[in-house]
Amino acid sequence: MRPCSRIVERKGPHDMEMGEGAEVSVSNAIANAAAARIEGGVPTRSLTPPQQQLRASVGGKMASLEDTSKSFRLERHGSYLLRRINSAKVVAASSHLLFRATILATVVLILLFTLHYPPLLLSGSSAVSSAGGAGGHSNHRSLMASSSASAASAINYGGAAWEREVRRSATPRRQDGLTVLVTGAAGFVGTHCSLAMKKRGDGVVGIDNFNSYYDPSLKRARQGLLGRHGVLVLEADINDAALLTKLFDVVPFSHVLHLAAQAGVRYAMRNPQSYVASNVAGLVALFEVAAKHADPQPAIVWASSSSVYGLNTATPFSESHRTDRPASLYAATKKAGEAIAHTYNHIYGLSITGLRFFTVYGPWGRPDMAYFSFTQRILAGKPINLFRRHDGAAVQRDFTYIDDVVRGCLGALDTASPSTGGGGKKRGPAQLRVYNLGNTAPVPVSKMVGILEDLLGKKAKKNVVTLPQNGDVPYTHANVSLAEQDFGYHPTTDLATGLKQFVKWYVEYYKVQTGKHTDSKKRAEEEGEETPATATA
Ligand SMILES: O=C(O)[C@H]1O[C@H](OP(=O)(O)OP(=O)(O)OC[C@H]2O[C@@H](n3ccc(=O)[nH]c3=O)[C@H](O)[C@@H]2O)[C@H](O)[C@@H](O)[C@@H]1O
Repeated sequence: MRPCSRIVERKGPHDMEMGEGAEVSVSNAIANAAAARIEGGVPTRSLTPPQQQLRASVGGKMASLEDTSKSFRLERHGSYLLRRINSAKVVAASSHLLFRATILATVVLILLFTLHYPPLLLSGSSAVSSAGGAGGHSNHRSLMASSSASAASAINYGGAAWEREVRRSATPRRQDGLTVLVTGAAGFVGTHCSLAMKKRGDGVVGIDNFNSYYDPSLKRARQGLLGRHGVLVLEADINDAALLTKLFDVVPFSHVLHLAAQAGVRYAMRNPQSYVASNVAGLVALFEVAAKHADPQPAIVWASSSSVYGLNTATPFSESHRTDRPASLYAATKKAGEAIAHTYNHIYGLSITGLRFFTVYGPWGRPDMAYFSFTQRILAGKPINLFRRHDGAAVQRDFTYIDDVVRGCLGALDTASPSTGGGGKKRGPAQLRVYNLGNTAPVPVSKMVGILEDLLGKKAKKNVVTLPQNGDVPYTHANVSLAEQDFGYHPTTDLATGLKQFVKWYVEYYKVQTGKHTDSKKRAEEEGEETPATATA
């Protein structure tokens, strides 16, 4: 056996941590426990009288022997107890530490999960997701949380003033005007359609989540433009079922133009979840409220995509062609959207029209698209990547000008039949349509770059690279006869004319000078003319 004194002297880490008071109470505990051991481990008061007698006689004989070893045993038992107390303290301290670490880890995990998968956490009554024709880093807001975002406009979301504003914006100015909820209203197509509808006297309310997939300040500028024309655009998300429900309570929308989505073909490889959150979960959230809550059910027109044709090789692309071979996740979510539309039409009697847009471009466009980013890079003297097919042939797109697409959207809204259900019940067959909205004239991307070079007065630095395996398709070409037949869709803008409009807007919006401006200024200076700039200097 180890000598007790050595054990008593040894101090563990927890002994070092103990304060004076703790030391005193430990000494008392040792003394009490030692007294109990001297009584044979059994307190005297718990013995029967005969037992007490026996203890007295045996105890007397043993007294002298015990006296000699008493202090040694006291110390030994004391140290034994101190060891047990110490180890109990170690266990207690460790479990305390473990408890704290577990709480901390749980908090961190919840935080991370909230940041990365808010739609999953908030699914149901007040879930949120991305909207606004974009959505990489979703800017999620619920009805309650939106109040902070609305501080700028001094409207308390859901309050009486808010309801007044919503009703004002939703009220048509012409007889039989539509009452339209536009999702993704601060997006490219959403802005143009909202303006066009407002101008002809429809009532329009927009929602957009203003996410940062591309420069949110451009979306804010579009919101400002719409505001100046009397269109209210709320900062809200299509997955926010509470907000959608509230909106349908306040306004009996006759139509929904659903343009909110995660766009971009190649970005889907970098942020796949955002496509599921917006283009699948968001679509379902909207259909749910429209089918089960809205009274009356609205007719819905929504943005599908030419990308659903995927690896289809039959041209021009017709609505009757195969769409079961998407080449990107973006395309797959749009194709899923078309299948989901079928389901809600079939079960709930929702009137639904899908529009397959073909590479829409124009003023107030999307900076992630090639014509826009090429313009930025050409002006900045930076190189562009020009994709070509594996066989060396040019990649081609059926570029479609925004004004043509707006006419197509309005035509689809105007010819949409009312939904037939209500309160989650179908009362009869409802309209289900899909249309191509393209330009019917594919152009090689290299030609698009040539037009930009002319308009910008500057040569592009081109890196010609083989089309990467990133979901891109080599060729698109729309057959639009169905849209023409049903609502007189007829695209009228060729790429050169449309890009001219785009560059005009770009130069004004970003206050930049093209090479053409610089050239003409130089020429004027050389010729001694007064240019507007020198005249004001
Ligand atoms: O029509 C559609 O369905 C789709 O049109 C566009 O997708 P995309 O046609 O790929 O448009 P851009 O990203 O602007 O690309 C246009 C062309 O430029 C090419 N490109 C793009 C980027 C680049 O760096 N280099 C390059 O040569 C592409 O291969 C493509 O042929 C939109 O981004 C999608 O949201 C839309 O759904």
